[in-house]
Amino acid sequence: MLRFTSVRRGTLVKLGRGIENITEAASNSLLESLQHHGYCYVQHPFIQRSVLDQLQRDCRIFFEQYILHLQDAQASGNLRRNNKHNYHCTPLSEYELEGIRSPSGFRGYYRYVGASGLDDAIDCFSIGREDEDPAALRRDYYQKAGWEESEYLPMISRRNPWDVLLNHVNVMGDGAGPTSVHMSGGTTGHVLNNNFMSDFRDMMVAYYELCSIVSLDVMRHISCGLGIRPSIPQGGYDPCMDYDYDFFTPFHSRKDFDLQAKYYPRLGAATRVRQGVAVQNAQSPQNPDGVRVLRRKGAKTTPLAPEAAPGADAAAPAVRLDTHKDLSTITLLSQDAVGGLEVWDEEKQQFTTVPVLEDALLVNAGVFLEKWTGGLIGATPHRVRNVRDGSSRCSIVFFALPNHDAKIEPLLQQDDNPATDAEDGFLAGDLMPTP
Ligand SMILES: O=C(O)CCC(=O)C(=O)O
Ligand SMILES: [Fe+2]
Repeated sequence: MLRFTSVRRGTLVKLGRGIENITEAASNSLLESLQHHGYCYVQHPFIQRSVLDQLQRDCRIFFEQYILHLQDAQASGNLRRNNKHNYHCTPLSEYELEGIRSPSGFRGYYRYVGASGLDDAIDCFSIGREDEDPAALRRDYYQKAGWEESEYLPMISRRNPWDVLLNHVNVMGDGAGPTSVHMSGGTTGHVLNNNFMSDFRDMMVAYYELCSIVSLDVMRHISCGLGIRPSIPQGGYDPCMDYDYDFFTPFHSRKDFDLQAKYYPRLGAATRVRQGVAVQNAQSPQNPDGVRVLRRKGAKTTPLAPEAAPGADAAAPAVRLDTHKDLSTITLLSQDAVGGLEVWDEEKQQFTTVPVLEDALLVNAGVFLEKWTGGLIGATPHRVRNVRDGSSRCSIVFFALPNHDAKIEPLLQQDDNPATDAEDGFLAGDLMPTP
């Protein structure tokens, strides 16, 4: 007898572009899905499948070839599949890597050491809005909050590190990558492309712009679904007025958002292959005493098993990114085909797998939306679990963040939502990581 199992997944909602294309039907499904499933899939005319495919492919090339120097059999298999443009890639030098490293995790490269320890840290590359003077986006907040300029200015002035990346020179024929490719018909030709970094920058910057537009459209649908109306000076709202679709827009007017590409290396594969020999002298759950370990290039080692918590199921797969709520109003995620994301299901009191839809973005609410709605739309706790055999995974995450100096006050009238009683307004920057 056949048994059917139903996968309970968030709703797929098709959004229109701009205020004139908002429908109550789309707004309501989006809101219901956020409330009941903790997330929702959206399709938007500006997000084409081909864009998401290119993002996934190029972010992989960036991490695998330029950052991690993955050269083993599995990586080259991936690379041949991914590197359709025949980009020639010479890994970044230590010096260049240092030049793009971001101590605060914003505008640059950093390694996130999470649940699976230093050996299996997640590689992240973050960009903010392209701006001649990025400090202008946050200066008002830090001044109001009484910071000394010397404490915050260097950090908030940090620009996306394209200068280092665009100055990187791919050295042809250095043995670090292929110098020739097999053309169809069996001939061999030198058609390698040296423009990866400028294509990568253009793609990331364009995607940032697209996500800025899409996220504001998502917020407009949320405003409509919540039935937000313009308030009147005496307090309360005017029931004769139409919905205020643009309630959230001014709070995000600076477009001071964060786009992050994340690469989860194959378990046990990240640091040991870099430059042939990886020298580690750091503490990690696998290496609690911080013993110095030398590993030979290409040496086959058993993937490091995560430390099981006492009483945990030994067969349970490793968690790569610990359970957290996003520091955003909403987050737009492009997960790669291998999956791995899980959200907390409040009803069942357990994590559930989030199926991958490759032609849609996944939307989840962050803590700012939770605060605005007094918990009516909760920020979804989620995590990333190791996939299949521990293979590598890529994701591209866009955090739509309020302006640092946006004052966030619970939206709903206290009578409607007693949960807001205890909430006072606060400035968004108060919740953001300090520089
Ligand atoms: O990698 C993912 O799929 C999710 C990443 C995530 O949750 C985050 O960066 O906040
Ligand atoms: Fe997250």
